[in-house]
Amino acid sequence: MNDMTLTERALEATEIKFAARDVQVYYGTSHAIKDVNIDILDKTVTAFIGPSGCGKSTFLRCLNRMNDTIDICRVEGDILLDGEDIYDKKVDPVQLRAKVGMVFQKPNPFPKSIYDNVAYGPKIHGLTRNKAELDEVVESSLRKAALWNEVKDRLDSPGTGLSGGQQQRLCIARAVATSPEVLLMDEPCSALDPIATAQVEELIDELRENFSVVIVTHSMQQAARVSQRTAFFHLGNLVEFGDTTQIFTNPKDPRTESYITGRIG
Ligand SMILES: Nc1ncnc2c1ncn2[C@@H]1O[C@H](COP(=O)(O)OP(=O)(O)OP(=O)(O)O)[C@@H](O)[C@H]1O
Repeated sequence: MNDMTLTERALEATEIKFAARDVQVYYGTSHAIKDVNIDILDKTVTAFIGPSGCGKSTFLRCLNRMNDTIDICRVEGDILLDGEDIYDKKVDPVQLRAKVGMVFQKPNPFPKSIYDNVAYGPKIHGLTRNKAELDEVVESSLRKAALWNEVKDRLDSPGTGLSGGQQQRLCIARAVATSPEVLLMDEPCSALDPIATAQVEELIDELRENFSVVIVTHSMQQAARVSQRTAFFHLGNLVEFGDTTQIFTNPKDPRTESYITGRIG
């Protein structure tokens, strides 16, 4: 993989997928996200970077309402997906999470077969009419996750029997099986070796042809390799957001500069 081809590829997409306005997040009385405004583009990889505890994961989880599962967490402000408020009472969080899929830090396949891991989402959301259609979705999802060739002869084996990198690609296949519009990835390579990391990074670049991808990463090299837009968070504030090349070569805020040159974080 040539680093330059990923970072230098022109940012073509202009359609806004998520618009966040004046977002605040509180855990009890602790103010974790402060006044965040950001537009996340379609068919673009957006990286969230910043020192530990700055709120990257908290803000990522706002985008598919995963914070709803944390009792003491309160989200204020507006988050619009294609212009619709995802916190509206009419929105079913389960349906929302089919549209806004998530891949976690540690690969977490279900204790089921490889096939059933991928078939699970389409089944519970009633996306296919018969076994043949389900087979097709499973195959195409595994192909999108660049895993099909490695598992096509053992679809009935347990997903947990795969290597770490394969398990993470299985989780990506599971996430894309419901035809989401956005994929949220919270440090998806932190449990992977360099080879599996390179495979997942290449996959992320391919996925952006069809999805908007948002990735939280501790690795600035990874952000520079895979993303077209980068958001730098610090102490709950979105300090700077722009084209990845600009953020890494010509940051405007001294806090961004300190972070990317290794002086904070
Ligand atoms: N479930 C929770 N309950 C209470 N406070 C929390 C919870 N999750 C996160 N926080 C707090 O919110 C702030 C932001 O945390 P968050 O995990 O979003 O940061 P982060 O930038 O993703 O960190 P890291 O890079 O270490 O994963 C921190 O002060 C953290 O302690």
